[in-house]
Amino acid sequence: MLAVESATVRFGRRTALDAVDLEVADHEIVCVLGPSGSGKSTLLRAVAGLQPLDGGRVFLDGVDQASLPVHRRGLGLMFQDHQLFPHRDVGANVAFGLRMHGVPRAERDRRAGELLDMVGLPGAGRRAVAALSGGEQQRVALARALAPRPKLLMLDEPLGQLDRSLRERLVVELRTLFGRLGTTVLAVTHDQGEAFALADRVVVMRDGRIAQQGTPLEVWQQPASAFVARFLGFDNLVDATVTGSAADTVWGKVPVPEDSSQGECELLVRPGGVRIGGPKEGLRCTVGVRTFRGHHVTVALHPGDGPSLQAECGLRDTPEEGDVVGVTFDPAETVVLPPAG
Ligand SMILES: Nc1ncnc2c1ncn2[C@@H]1O[C@H](COP(=O)(O)OP(=O)(O)OP(=O)(O)O)[C@@H](O)[C@H]1O
Repeated sequence: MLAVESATVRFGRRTALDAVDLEVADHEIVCVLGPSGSGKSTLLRAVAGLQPLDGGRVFLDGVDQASLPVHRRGLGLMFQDHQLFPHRDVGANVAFGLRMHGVPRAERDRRAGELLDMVGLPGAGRRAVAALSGGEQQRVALARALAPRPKLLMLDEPLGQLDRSLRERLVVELRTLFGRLGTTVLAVTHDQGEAFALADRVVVMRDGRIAQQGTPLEVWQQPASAFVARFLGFDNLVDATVTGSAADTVWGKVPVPEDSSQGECELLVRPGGVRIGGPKEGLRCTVGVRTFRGHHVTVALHPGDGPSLQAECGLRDTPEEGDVVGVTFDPAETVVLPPAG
């Protein structure tokens, strides 16, 4: 469906996109995520034709898009700077693209009604846009983008403005809707929870390049680097040297999975793999701040030497702040990453 080859965009001396290759298959949902300034929006805008390329090419269904303006690319865009038309009602907003394509009035109304049903706003066609909540406006924007049955739907921070609980609900609805319609989607978000819930494949960007791509499970289980691990919210990272099935670290010997690569590395221990026991077992730590997370508690552990550790504890077995405990590590929850630098 979409093939981006070596796409490069420069703003003055700054390279916002650095020879990026990306493919999106038919019916696939791909989410691009990364920190602010990593090039996500530039990538999306380059695919849409809103941002000229300094190098590389964009193909849709095998056709080079270089000479095609935005409105001839067959894309559905839901971008933050493409707000709804405030003076038109909901139905006219949804039908806008269809009107541009010369679809007759009766057919436009029928399709707009169908799409509003689909996004959970049945019968909202005559409502004023200004009278809708933020979440409802997002749904209308989505219906508008979907109306012309685009080859590829492109979403930039689709749920950006909404509060957390609404986002969590909408993301599930979106995934179900896209699955039902067989929509191919390229979305950009800085919220990793959203990306992981929505995507078949996530693409993590750093400084205009792809740092890693894979299914949400692959990326979560095996981050490619300390950068990706940190971006996913993992903080238990330490320099290490692996020999056999253990790594030497400032936290002492940490067991690692069989067949881990040997030698210098950066070691990640997921918080679920930090086991808290009596003070005589393993690494001696003092319990610091405890943060309630709903289904578990995150506990900061301070060893005498080296960086602090985060542990995930059950609600009932959380140690008290100030307790002295012993820490051991579960090899199934450790990941050997390439050495820093
Ligand atoms: N029109 C522009 N002129 C100059 N520099 C730009 C322009 N647009 C983007 N940049 C720069 O290009 C880099 C990538 O920006 P981009 O907006 O693609 O990042 P992003 O990952 O989408 O960030 P965010 O999550 O903050 O939206 C940044 O350093 C940004 O400052």
